[in-house]
Amino acid sequence: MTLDLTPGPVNLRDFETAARDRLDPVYYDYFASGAQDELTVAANEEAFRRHSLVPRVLRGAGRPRLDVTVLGTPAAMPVLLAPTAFHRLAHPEGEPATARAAAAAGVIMIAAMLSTVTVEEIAATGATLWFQLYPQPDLAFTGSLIRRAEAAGCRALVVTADSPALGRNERGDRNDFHDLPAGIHCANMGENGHVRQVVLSPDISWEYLDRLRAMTSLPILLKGVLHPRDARLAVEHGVDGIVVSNHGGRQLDTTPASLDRLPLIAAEVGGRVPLLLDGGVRRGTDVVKALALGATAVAIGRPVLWGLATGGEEGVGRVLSLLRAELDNALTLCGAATPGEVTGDELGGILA
Ligand SMILES: Cc1cc2nc3c(=O)[nH]c(=O)nc-3n(C[C@H](O)[C@H](O)[C@H](O)COP(=O)(O)O)c2cc1C
Ligand SMILES: O=C(O)C(=O)c1ccccc1
Repeated sequence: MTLDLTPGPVNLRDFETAARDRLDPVYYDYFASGAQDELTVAANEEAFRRHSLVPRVLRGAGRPRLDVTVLGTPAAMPVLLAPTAFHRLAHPEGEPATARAAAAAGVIMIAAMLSTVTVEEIAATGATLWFQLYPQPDLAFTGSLIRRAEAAGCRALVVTADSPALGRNERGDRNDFHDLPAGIHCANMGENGHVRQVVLSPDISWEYLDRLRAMTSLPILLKGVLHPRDARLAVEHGVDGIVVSNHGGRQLDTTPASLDRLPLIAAEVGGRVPLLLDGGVRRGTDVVKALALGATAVAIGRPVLWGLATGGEEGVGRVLSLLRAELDNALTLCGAATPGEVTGDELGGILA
């Protein structure tokens, strides 16, 4: 036996390289890609580089606590798993492997409506779940999905609002990747022996959201908000939280980085509802910057898929433990005792 001296991935970006080596290139492209020129994909990560952190000294803060409660759901750190479709393209075990890792790390997994294993089977892992919904024009069907998510124990509903159509994905076009392979399907969409097509509809409006609001007592988060006026409307329509997101640059290309929209939205919302941020979070310092600019927590999309592709449950677990160690270190070096203490306030907090 030869001695393997390679240390393996030591940060989240290393996991992308490792996953790329293992994955079918068509599936790698599906996960990695964004819309058209992928300008927004690049902008998301670039935005974090443009901010710096100004640590406070001699605060005697001790080792930081990382735990938070988001809309009543406790989590071991302010990092959620963003909803991503089709985990069985990354690993044969699919979403349950991801969920077991989330459960072991004590973090919230936002289970995607377009999962390749049913929400009931994902919930059976014991993970703390929120459920992501693409609002379907068929309200009765949408209602049945919500009932299933509730019955499975999901603790919030995340309504994706940035997808009145699918973004134009040119890597997918070049690879002619338009259908799932045999044996993999959208498990939540099965009905009487056939699989319902997801509808991404430009007809969905605030009125539809009002109907959703009346259909469930779960907290509702609106995902994919970039305009402060939409954030205001969301609050007026009774949402409980907002996910500031451009869908990882996969929908409208050339939108600004989600991080760059966060301060405007935080100013408009004025603390009435918690804000989450996703898009380009790859480092513990990125998490701190998002917190400083007004987020209560962040979500990570692709890094989870890279962990899953590289090592199933263990790979996702490693991604989460690396990010946790980085966040712990960044908060300690900033002189912060808790995630909630991180603010952009020049006198009291950490400046991003
Ligand atoms: C492969 C893939 C599939 C995704 N599927 C969904 C989805 O089904 N529903 C949804 O609301 N967002 C989906 N997203 C967007 C993520 O929830 C999230 O907004 C984005 O990945 C965050 O950016 P990051 O990948 O840079 O962390 C998907 C993203 C990726 C990369
Ligand atoms: O790939 C995605 O980002 C995504 O959200 C999606 C939307 C519709 C069908 C498949 C995936």
